[in-house]
Amino acid sequence: ENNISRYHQEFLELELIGKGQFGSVYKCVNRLDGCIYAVKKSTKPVAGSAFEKTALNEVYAHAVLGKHQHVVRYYSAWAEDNHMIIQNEYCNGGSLADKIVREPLSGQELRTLLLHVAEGLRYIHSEGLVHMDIKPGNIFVSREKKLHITNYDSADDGFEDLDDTSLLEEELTYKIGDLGHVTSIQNPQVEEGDCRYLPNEILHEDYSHLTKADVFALGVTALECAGAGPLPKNGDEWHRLRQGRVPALPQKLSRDLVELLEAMIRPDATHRPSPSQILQHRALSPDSSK
Ligand SMILES: Cn1cc(CCO)c2c3c(c(-c4ccccc4Cl)cc21)C(=O)NC3=O
Repeated sequence: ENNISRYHQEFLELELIGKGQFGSVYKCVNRLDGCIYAVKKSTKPVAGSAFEKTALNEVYAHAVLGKHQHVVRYYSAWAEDNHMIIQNEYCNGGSLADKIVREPLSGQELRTLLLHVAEGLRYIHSEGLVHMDIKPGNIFVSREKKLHITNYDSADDGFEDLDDTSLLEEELTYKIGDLGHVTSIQNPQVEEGDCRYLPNEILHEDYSHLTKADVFALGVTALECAGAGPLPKNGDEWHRLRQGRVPALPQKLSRDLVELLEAMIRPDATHRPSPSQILQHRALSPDSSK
């Protein structure tokens, strides 16, 4: 058989950027197109095992969820020497989990996070799928320097006085990644995600409103990013959160934003807003930052 590794033929490994029970993720440059990719290598699951279902789930989901600016893009997947390999878009800003280690997100960053991830969820749900493992570790950040001609002084003939703080601003884009738990809304085969973000109804195997499980997980994710962490994995604190009580936060958020977060973690899934309703919420309207 062809024992030349496609992985080593097509990619130059730059660095290990993640390691877990799932496998290892490398930052790689593709030798042909010169672009950077995130490539995950996981041990090939035993045929017929739950791991195989997850691995195939992920690739099927990526194949269905083509190009969307708030879903990490998929390029290719293949099996070689007992490994499953998936090549995805590389997001150069780390994961949201990395970002909130040092300090919580500000009100404005929380609004941007909710807008981007709600957009991504609206797209995933519109394709008849649900993510089922929304959490900071599965949301990736892309940072791009955008040229903003804001205070361009026509007197200058060039950009010699380019003050890069005003013109080259950093724009953050949040992208939903890790589609390993994605399942179909119509005939769900739920592999529970991280219990810190799991709504009570899923724990009780009530799959009648799966899209609202993603909304709940996004609500808890936003609370954690606002400084409510570390989140409980069980016990009284876990149940208090499932009674819809927003925990004390180390920062003052606008009443509108707190009301939106409370709505997203309501005990009754049918009372939580859909991604579309989140996007129309007054807490996220442009003038709400005043
Ligand atoms: C740990 N880790 C760090 C990163 C880079 C963030 O700056 C990362 C990425 C991905 C993934 C990933 C997650 C799940 C499945 C496949 C991949 Cl490639 C994991 C990642 C992915 O799909 N795209 C990434 O950037």
